[in-house]
Amino acid sequence: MVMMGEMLNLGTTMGTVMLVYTFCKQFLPPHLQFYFEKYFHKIVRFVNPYVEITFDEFTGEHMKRNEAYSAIKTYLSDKSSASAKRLKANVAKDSESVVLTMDYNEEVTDEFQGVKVWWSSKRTVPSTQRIAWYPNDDEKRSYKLTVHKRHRELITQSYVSHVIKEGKEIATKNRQRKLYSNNPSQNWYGYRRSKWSNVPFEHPARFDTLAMDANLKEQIKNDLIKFSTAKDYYTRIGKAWKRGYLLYGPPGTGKSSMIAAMANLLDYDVYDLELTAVKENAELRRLLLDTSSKSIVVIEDIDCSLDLTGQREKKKTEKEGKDEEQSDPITKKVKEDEKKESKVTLSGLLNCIDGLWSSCGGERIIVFTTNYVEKLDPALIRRGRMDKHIELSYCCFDAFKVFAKNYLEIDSHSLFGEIETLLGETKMTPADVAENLMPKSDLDVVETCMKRLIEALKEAKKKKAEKEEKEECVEEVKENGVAMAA
Ligand SMILES: Nc1ncnc2c1ncn2[C@@H]1O[C@H](COP(=O)(O)OP(=O)(O)OP(=O)(O)O)[C@@H](O)[C@H]1O
Ligand SMILES: [Mg+2]
Repeated sequence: MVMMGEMLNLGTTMGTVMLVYTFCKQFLPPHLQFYFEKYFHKIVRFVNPYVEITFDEFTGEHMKRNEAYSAIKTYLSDKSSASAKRLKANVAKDSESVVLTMDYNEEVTDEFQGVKVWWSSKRTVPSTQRIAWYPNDDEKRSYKLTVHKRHRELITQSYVSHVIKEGKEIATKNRQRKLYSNNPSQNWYGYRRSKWSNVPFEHPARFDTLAMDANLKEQIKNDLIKFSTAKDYYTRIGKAWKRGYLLYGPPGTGKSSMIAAMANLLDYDVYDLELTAVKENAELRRLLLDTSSKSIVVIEDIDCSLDLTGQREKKKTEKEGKDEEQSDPITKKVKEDEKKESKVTLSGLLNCIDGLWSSCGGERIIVFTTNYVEKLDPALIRRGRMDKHIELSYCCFDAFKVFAKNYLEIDSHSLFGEIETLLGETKMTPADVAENLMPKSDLDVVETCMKRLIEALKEAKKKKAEKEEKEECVEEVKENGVAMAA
């Protein structure tokens, strides 16, 4: 890419023509100015050997963000930072370096298969002042591509797709991954308002730091990597390129940490879908359609999110039916309004998930987490929707060794044997093991941390024994009661 001023300066040529036009026009009487304008433009169009293609930032009736615009922006920022004279600077994802993009009304040239093209960036600011809730809503930005007429075909058929493809590749390489959360639908209005708000995704969890059974960990990692590289395979077998994971287990066993590790392994964005904030099935569908590929859509604690279990839903409908028959019109209206609060149903969710797979581009993962897998409706987690069911459970010795390595930087210790036995005899979550192993002060040495964990394990074992004893007593009392009654 070379600065346009150094080559054929197209902008200057056109600028000169326009100057001549304005100059001549002022000497003409008003009744001739109209004809002059009309024929001047006709002549310019006739003699101008260039074609122009404009790429607006927002297009269509609904002012949807134009993917081509973003890709061109990335492509040009990569190319022009070395040559353009006026650049805009933004902070990069690591907050330490800056990303340079060409400034508005700046022009640069590019070459493709020996053909020269000209790019310019434009911004139109509305002339009238108005009070806006969201700044820059009326600003219009675009890129203009200028090329000689004789290369029209090559440029429209090959060059533009080359630019978009390269721009997307650069963007994927450079992007700051995001953690998205859904906005309530009353905040969706205004064409640039988004259904999702985002923050940079910077969770440090990795599979290396996940404490769990080593074989299971390897299996999950392989499954994920195989999925992310299987585009052709999915196309060949005629299946949507997606995968569903159900993570279940008690609190503090690493379900959320695993989602972060998955996103970090695959370099995906995360969409944290809060179902309770979604009012109805149609809204859910729109939210899911607004997610991008290379992403993980997460619904945490699916059992608590909504009344999604088949049985509960049935009971509720029966009860509602009876209530409605008996209530007066005002109560009915109040109830109807109440029902509008959140009306996402199990079947709605299932349809949305299936719809998401069929109507969006691929490379998506959906993850449900729950503490109570037995509460979920089988339809929700059947294979094909949730392809892999992963149980994350209490801390095993394998998991402990990961913590010992990460937290204390040791692979073995004389106390390992005792800890292995105790872990086999009691149930402690990885979150609790981690908390006990973490040094509490600078004076805490490895042995102090290990001993603290041993004490905690012994305490948990004691409590477990007491609980079992109590339960046995209750059982005995029950049995004696039954025997006496008989
Ligand atoms: N398997 C694990 N490996 C590493 N760290 C873990 C693991 N399990 C829990 N932790 C630690 O415990 C904390 C809680 O874990 P996390 O939030 O992943 O649990 P969870 O299973 O999602 O719990 P909940 O069901 O309550 O949402 C985290 O800060 C994490 O560092
Ligand atoms: Mg969690």
